[in-house]
Amino acid sequence: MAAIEVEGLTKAYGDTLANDHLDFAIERGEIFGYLGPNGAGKSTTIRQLMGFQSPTAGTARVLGADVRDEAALRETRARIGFLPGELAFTPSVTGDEFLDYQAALKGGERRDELLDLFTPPLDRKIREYSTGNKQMLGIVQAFMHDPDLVVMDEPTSGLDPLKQEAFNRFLRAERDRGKTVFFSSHVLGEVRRVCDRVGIIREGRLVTVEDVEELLARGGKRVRVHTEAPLTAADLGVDGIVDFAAEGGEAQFTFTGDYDALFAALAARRIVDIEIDEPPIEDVFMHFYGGDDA
Ligand SMILES: Nc1ncnc2c1ncn2[C@@H]1O[C@H](COP(=O)(O)OP(=O)(O)OP(=O)(O)O)[C@@H](O)[C@H]1O
Repeated sequence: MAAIEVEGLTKAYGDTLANDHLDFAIERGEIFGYLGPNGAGKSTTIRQLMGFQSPTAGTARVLGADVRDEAALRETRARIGFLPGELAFTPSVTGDEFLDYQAALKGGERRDELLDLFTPPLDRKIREYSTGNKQMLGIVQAFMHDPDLVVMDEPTSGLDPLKQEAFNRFLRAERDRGKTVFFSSHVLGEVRRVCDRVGIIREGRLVTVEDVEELLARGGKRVRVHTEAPLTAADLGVDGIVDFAAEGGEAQFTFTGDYDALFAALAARRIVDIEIDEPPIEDVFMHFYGGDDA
């Protein structure tokens, strides 16, 4: 059984279809990134998965519990960790008091271990917290009862690059222990480092669900080559050259063809320098799906 199964999930706010017949499944033990620009409908999906809002049509099952079945969902909640977009807290409580309260509700056996990795100032009042500190406190509470599934709304917003990397390492280790992670983001490059698959939502509709490695493999490589004599794409005469641009002896292109053919064509030139890299994942998506964000 999948960890999350979304079937025809639809949510209308008046005339706005925030979620429009969404269908996708998240397997146990995977990290799934839910991506889309602002207002695409990510939080709306998450609120329905957590049972905070009921679908207009369709449904979803979370660890087997139908989100329309309050009793089933209530029982399942102990096995779910949740990080909302905005943490709700009483402004006068300290981080420690907040965690005590959360631990009393759902358990907190991994609290100390998590506080070694994520370091909010526990004795300060949460209203004095920076965005990043609030986010770290939220991450600790989402994982401290050792849930099977964790659902997070933009967990990396506000984290500095080092903490973000620590968070990615932590998520991968959790995945390797069999946990399922579903989280939203609007920055594709950020999730590329950690997600197994990504789903892209735009204007309430699911544009695609992709395996990240496969997508990057299809997206080819970014080639920069500096030759003594200027190059043109036609000179090379190789299939799979996209977005060719050259200035003087410096040519750049995305390559999705056969490397033997490319190297045979290049072997006939004097090469001053060459670089072959993974392209930015943003470029790969633009190439396949166009559009503005994501
Ligand atoms: N309670 C509500 N009442 C009316 N419209 C809403 C409500 N909540 C969300 N919407 C609308 O539904 C659409 C999807 O919003 P949602 O918050 O799910 O997007 P999002 O992808 O999470 O965006 P962001 O990245 O900005 O958080 C938007 O057009 C938004 O204005």
